[in-house]
Amino acid sequence: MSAAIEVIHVSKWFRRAKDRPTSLKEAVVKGLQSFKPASKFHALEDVSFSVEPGSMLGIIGENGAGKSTLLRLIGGVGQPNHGTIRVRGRIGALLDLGAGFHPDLTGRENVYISGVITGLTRQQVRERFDEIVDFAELHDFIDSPLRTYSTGMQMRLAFAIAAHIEPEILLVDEVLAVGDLAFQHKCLQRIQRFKQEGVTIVLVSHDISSIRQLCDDVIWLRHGKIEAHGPTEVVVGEYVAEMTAETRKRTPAAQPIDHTTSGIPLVVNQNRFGSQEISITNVVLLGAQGLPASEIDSGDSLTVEIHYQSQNSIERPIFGITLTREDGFVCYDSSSEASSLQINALHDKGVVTLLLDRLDLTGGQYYVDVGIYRQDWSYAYDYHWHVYPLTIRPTKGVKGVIRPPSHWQNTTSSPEDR
Ligand SMILES: Nc1ncnc2c1ncn2[C@@H]1O[C@H](COP(=O)(O)OP(=O)(O)OP(=O)(O)O)[C@@H](O)[C@H]1O
Repeated sequence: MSAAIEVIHVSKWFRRAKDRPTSLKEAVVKGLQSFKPASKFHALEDVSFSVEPGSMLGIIGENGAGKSTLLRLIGGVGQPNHGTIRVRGRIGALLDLGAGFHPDLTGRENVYISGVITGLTRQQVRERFDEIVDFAELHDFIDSPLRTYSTGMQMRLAFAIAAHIEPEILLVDEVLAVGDLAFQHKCLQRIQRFKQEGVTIVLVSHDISSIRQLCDDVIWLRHGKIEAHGPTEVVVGEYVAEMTAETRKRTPAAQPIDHTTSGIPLVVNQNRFGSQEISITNVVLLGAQGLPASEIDSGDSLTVEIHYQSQNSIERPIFGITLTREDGFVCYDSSSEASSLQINALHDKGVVTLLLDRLDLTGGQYYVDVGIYRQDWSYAYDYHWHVYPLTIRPTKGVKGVIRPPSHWQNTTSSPEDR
């Protein structure tokens, strides 16, 4: 079967007039050198992939990585400067807000125009009109000009139209980030139904948990190039690990804290970073017997309790734990986000726990580093580095990093048995 979408060696560049004057006066003041030609900037560079019919592809990457540009080109908005895009099927597109909408026309008029642009007849739009307005929940506003709509209202209308044109291919850009939670949930459910009905879907999102929940494969774009393309778990895992490391580098050191009132050990003063909007008040390591322990046997279970406190309500923070060997080697890294644990608003005090059923590391000295991060990983609220030591008792005859349950066997039969 032919691919639903084929992107072959696609590049897209823009001209950036970085230092160009914005007025004649500025041009005169800056002199003629301001007229140097705009530089060429690659938003996408030699991008190739295909999407099979009925599958769902996620596109992730940092701001400016080229995700929306790629989706727009697939949707026929603009042309690549190089390469080819082939799309087989009727496209329903939810691109940048307002793309395709006319601000001076009413919601009703926009529904008709969008429907007809995507290939429906006026009669077909008329038949679906009431359902579209019901889905968008915009009955009272449908005859008002679109420019009076909030961002969330525009997105609701755009989603409702895309959902009712029976697309074979659905392109969705960040729809889940706009609108209230109830509507986001409705969109997610509708996207899931499209998936079950065999619609090919490409979803651009910063919301990693939706990507993990919905997509079969993921492309990670970085500076306009494909950094990784593969099964969702693998690519998202790599991306989240890298984002965690980047966040730690960016997180500013906190002001020294008054440890006499916080009750946190002195060493925290030097090893604690973050904005402190949420504070980690204690970290407790529990061994196999469920008792506090800083020394365990290889293969024992380990429970890490993160006790936190926050004055204000904090939306969807991410909890992270890294196990580092004394020499800095990262042995294990996990976050609530990577494990799809959605933590909604946090307020006051509480405990978030990680349970490791077996810790099959070789004997040695380790640290359990813990952190709480903003929902988009942009910085840490509180991060404790090398504060909580963990000793794993040495086991005879085992070297290396891991010590999984294993046994030797001789499976060659002896000459007498033959
Ligand atoms: N029309 C344009 N003219 C000039 N530069 C553009 C244009 N459209 C996009 N770019 C640039 O191309 C790069 C990629 O933009 P794009 O919007 O595709 O990124 P993105 O990954 O979707 O980012 P975000 O996550 O912030 O939405 C950015 O640096 C952006 O400034």
